[in-house]
Amino acid sequence: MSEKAKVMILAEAGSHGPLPVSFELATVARKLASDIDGEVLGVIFGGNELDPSPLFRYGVDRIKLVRGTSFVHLKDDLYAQILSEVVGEERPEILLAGATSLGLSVLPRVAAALELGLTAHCTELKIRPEDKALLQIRPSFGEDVMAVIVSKTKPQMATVRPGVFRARALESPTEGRIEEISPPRDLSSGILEILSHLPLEAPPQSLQEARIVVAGGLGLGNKENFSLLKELAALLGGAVGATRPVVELGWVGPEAMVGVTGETISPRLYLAFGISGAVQHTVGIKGAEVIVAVNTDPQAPIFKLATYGLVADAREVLLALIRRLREIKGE
Ligand SMILES: Cc1cc2nc3c(=O)[nH]c(=O)nc-3n(C[C@H](O)[C@H](O)[C@H](O)COP(=O)(O)OP(=O)(O)OC[C@H]3O[C@@H](n4cnc5c(N)ncnc54)[C@H](O)[C@@H]3O)c2cc1C
Repeated sequence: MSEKAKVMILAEAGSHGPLPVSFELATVARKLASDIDGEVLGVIFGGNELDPSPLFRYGVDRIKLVRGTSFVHLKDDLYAQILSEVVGEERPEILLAGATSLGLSVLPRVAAALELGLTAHCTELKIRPEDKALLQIRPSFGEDVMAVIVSKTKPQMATVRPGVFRARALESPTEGRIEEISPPRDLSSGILEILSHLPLEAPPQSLQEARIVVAGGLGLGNKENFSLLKELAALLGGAVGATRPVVELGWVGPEAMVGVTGETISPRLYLAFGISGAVQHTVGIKGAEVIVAVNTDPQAPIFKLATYGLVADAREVLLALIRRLREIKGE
């Protein structure tokens, strides 16, 4: 009997279980695997406390677990070496990872090592019925057109944007199998040496989980005005979002970037201050329930998407909102 075709995912681990992006990857891999009559194989690296079994609920059939204290923190070169070996042994048709720090670092290394093609930041993946090729779809050419890319090499490799595919647990998951891989080599052999890990002083609220996102663009004018936006976000218990130019100017860290290069989010409320509404940004907020835009230009494209629009100076509105919220809170 010939072996089943495999769709492999590089799952990501927190300290105890897989991270949400892993369930999104597993869901999309399950769909692709059923279209090629294949199985889903998850590869996951993690510490000794990690239980990867929740992946089975999302359609993974088999898990290759690389476990050890050395894998608590990302070591991209080492992960890539081990993943390349697993790819060599398992010969999957498809290999997917999240377009996250881990996926965007490890998959290009695997692609380079094995001389494979790789499509980054896919927003849609489909199997072409005629030849079972993986259609890798992503915004291209200044993000104005959707390009459909087909790999010439196998495995067909893609990273997918977190938050684009929804994770769906199976109603009746099959019983999966965990195979532990002992790290094959001297762990010090990587080319990178990590000297220390410094936790963020106050971890920012995750954009993915936030019900309210207060976001700012170049219209805020400077970093000082941007800090008013952070203040408003804190008062509302929301997360801070930003456009790409603002991140490039260093007004806020890259974790706040929303859009085609940043996060795709679905908050209940998205407040956009001084944001023009370029498609590269708005593609990331299509799932927002209510969008409120503040912009001095009545023709700004953001107003076409906004539920409520305010033609006004962003700083003035921010100051007024902060003042009012402080009054309400009795501060
Ligand atoms: C390949 C590629 C990928 C990209 N990916 C992303 C991405 O992921 N995310 C992203 O955001 N961008 C991305 N961009 C950039 C994107 O094309 C836009 O340039 C960017 O979103 C614009 O940012 P902005 O709205 O802050 O600035 P601008 O477009 O300059 O808009 C500033 C707005 O502020 C308004 N304004 C000015 N003064 C005030 C004031 N006092 N009060 C209120 N409003 C005011 C202006 O009227 C204007 O509408 C990408 C571009 C490319 C080419």
